[in-house]
Amino acid sequence: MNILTTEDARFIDREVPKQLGVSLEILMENAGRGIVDALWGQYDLFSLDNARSINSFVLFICGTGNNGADGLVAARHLMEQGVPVQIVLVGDTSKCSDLFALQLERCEAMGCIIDMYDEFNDWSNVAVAVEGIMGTGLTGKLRDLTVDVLHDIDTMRSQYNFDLWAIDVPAGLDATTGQIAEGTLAYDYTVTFGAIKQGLLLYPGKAVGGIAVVAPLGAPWQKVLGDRDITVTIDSNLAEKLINYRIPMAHKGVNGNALIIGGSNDMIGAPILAAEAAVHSGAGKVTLGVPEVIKPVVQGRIIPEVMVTSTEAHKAMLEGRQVVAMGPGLGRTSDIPDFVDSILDSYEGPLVLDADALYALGHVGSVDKDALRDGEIESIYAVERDLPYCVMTPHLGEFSRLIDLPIKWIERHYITLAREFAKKHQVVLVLKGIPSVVALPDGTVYVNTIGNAGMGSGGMGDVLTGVIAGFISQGYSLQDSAVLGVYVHSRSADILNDTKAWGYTPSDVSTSLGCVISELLGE
Ligand SMILES: NC(=O)C1=CN([C@@H]2O[C@H](COP(=O)(O)OP(=O)(O)OC[C@H]3O[C@@H](n4cnc5c(N)ncnc54)[C@H](O)[C@@H]3O)[C@@H](O)[C@H]2O)[C@@H](O)CC1
Ligand SMILES: Nc1ncnc2c1ncn2[C@@H]1O[C@H](COP(=O)(O)OP(=O)(O)O)[C@@H](O)[C@H]1O
Ligand SMILES: [K+]
Repeated sequence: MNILTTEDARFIDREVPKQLGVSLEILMENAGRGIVDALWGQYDLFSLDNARSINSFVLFICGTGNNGADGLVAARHLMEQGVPVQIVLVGDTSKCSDLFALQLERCEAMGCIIDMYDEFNDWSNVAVAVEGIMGTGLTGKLRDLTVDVLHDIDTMRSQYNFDLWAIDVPAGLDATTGQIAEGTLAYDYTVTFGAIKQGLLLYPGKAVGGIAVVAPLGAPWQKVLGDRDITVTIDSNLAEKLINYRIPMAHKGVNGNALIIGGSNDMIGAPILAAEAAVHSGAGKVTLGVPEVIKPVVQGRIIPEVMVTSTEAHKAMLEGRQVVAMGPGLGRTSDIPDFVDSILDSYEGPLVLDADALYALGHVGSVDKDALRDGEIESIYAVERDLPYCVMTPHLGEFSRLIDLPIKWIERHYITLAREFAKKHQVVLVLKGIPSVVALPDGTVYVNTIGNAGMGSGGMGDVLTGVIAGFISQGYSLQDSAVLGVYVHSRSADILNDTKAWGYTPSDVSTSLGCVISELLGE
């Protein structure tokens, strides 16, 4: 499923009329109709009952831009259907958008009940409130007056207990970054147009949008996107397309030979988790390379399916592998950067770099903060060290070191930075935030939509590394392995989450991976 940013929405709004001949007014008509359908999907609007009176109605709270105009269209449709509606206007109507003026004129001609916000006091009869104060047109902080209105709505909602819906995005939510302005409310539902807005998938936006309902615009807007970078969701539909059946004759040789490199005196668990996850995700043969000193204790702890070898013999260790995944528990001692470089020099096959292997790389590029702030995409990121084509799986702390930028900045420009990094370095980046994203060298970004807070425990990322390596070893491309790996890892945790809110372990996630694969294959 596609994801749209504010810039994409503006592009569509400009190009669809030009290229497809479908006017903005028609798109708006469909958007308004979509709000109506979404409301009907949730309530029987003919017998609205807010448990207080039989005079209840759907309240549309409309700003004076096109977001408010969508609300006016929806109110008009509902009125025709005989559903009681009331409109209240927020802002200065003398400064409204052209389409707002047109829709308001239509509502007035129909005899719709319309008040200015300050005149309205019939809150006890509100059954459902729909906010169209602003959508993708937000600029800067919310004005004080708007914050007051939103605060008022929130107070009334607590008092009268009605559901609150947002049109397109909650007022105050940045539809691209997911950042929220002070005063933004939490909603029960958001009806968003064309495709889900990126800001509804990124925190804190994801926490305030409620249930997202996508309403179609009635014109194939995908056709006008041209070579714009696309962003899509990682969900079961995508994973089902990527997973392949195994041929009945698939023996262990066919399913690949994976090598995991990691471990140090202080960390033996991380490489074990990664290697075991590679086994559980279906790799034909898995070998774990660890320093000689910890080899006996690793051998004593790991499942018998994994072979253990010593990293001291590293040239021989690399031979005949379909994939090498390096980093979990490797440590940060002074010898590690040279060790990592020597592996990168001698191995030319598919590679996954995680954890301490990423740390060992140090800074690989730099970010121009002014360009980032101003959205000058081309000059945001400069490469300082070339990297081999590989999958990299940093969490935000590791990514912060790689690009030499504080985490706060990364959180605010999450998708943009992931995309620019993958494009400029020509690598597959799995950025493990909440949610995780996968960015490809061609600029496509996938955003994970599943997973749960029970995953926040040490070792969960090591399992993901093993899963991605497991898929690569079975012949999936680096990018498919990354996307599929993120899905299968999170879905496995979600299955466990059905019975355990948290406290399930990374090893539990690992051993449940096969159930997710069965689910995807429809078995
Ligand atoms: N992109 C598209 O193709 C379509 C967009 N549509 C709608 O159009 C919306 C965008 O419309 P507009 O561009 O007119 O903008 P909006 O209506 O989203 O926002 C503009 C309004 O918000 C106010 N505003 C902006 N920043 C503010 C702040 N910081 N504090 C207080 N008030 C603020 C402005 O004064 C103005 O009244 C979308 O969200 C969507 O609802 C739909 O009509 C369907 C088609
Ligand atoms: N609250 C959460 N919701 C969804 N996924 C989460 C959450 N917390 C952690 N995760 C996932 O768990 C994994 C943690 O990885 P990482 O930080 O590398 O852990 P570790 O270094 O302990 O192995 C990532 O895939 C991340 O997306
Ligand atoms: K809105």
